[in-house]
Amino acid sequence: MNNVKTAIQPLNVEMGQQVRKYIDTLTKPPGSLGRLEELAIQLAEMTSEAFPAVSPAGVIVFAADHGVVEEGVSAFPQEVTVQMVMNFLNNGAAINVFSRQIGAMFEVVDIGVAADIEADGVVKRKIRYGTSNFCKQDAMTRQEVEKAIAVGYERAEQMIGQGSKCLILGEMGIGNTTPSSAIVAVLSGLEVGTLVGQGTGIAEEKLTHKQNVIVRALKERKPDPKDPIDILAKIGGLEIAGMTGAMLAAAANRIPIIIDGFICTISALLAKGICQTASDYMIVGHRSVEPGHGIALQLLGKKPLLDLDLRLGEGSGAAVAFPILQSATLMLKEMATFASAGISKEQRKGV
Ligand SMILES: O=C(O)c1ccc[n+]([C@@H]2O[C@H](COP(=O)([O-])O)[C@@H](O)[C@H]2O)c1
Ligand SMILES: Cc1cc2nc[nH]c2cc1C
Repeated sequence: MNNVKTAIQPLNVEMGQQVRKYIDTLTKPPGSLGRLEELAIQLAEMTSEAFPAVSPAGVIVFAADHGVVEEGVSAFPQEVTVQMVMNFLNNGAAINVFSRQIGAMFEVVDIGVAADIEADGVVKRKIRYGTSNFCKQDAMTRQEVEKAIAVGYERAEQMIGQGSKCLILGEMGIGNTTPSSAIVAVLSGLEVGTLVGQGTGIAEEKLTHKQNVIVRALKERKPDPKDPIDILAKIGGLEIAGMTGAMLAAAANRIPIIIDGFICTISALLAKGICQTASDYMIVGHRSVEPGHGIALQLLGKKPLLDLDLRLGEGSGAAVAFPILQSATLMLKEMATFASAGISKEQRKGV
């Protein structure tokens, strides 16, 4: 983990200043492209490029199961995780559609699904058959957390090696809003009741049960808020750790990361806990409907690009936000300057 901390370099602020000046030479009133201008500057700072590129994007979906589903915290049964992995392989999921739309590279990693997956195309990196029920015992060992982070790191480096210029991390794991809500409670110190949501759509009356499960588990597990590995070992899950590792790898390679919804933001917070600078390489794609997401975003200190009432996961909201990053980079690369187009600049105030 110490190697990661030295591998992640600070943003290139000088490059950002240079790009800011350049943007003011483009044929538009200064500041009129609003957050697109800020995005272009951030992408230049991240990549150290005056004309950063984000295409092709690389989408990695990490799939894993959660022992806590035996407490009845999800609207769907556990086998939907493996069934959705098959759907990803058959190109039928929302993330497949949006990945195709944006011309992204795509892969799905079995990092801990509670069933054997023999199908062609899945990246087999199973660490264990799902986590243990964190109400009863630790979700996994510290070694397993470290392995899952290493798997994420390896898959991201592979995707970047294949030419991906921007990473979109997604997850599939029935039950994973329960550990995600537990982690936000640990990191924020807030009451569990304020941040538990319906996940895949549990009935209103089951919300209190989900909340009680988390409160009970946290009393037993007592994770150390300052130790992301301890949090992951005690609460889970494997796909959350995998995304954390992938984010660290992207940051170490100066590759922008688009954060998806609630669960992905939890991974982002843990990556930030491991290396503060990692969060400089993150852009939040959208705000999820899950109530805990708003709190997680406050902790991350980032404003989402979109707010479309999504609550799917899989990296879907990040993929939908990707064209906004493309617009920011194309603005820099393709717009004419006042000088090249022969257009008069604004009259300076007081002149
Ligand atoms: O990303 C989100 O904001 C999000 C919000 C709610 C649910 N999900 C997805 O739904 C699953 C978890 O929901 P649940 O109810 O089983 O905990 C998991 O596969 C996630 O990808 C994702
Ligand atoms: C069908 C289905 C698809 C998903 N994609 C991500 N999480 C999911 C949860 C369910 C239930």
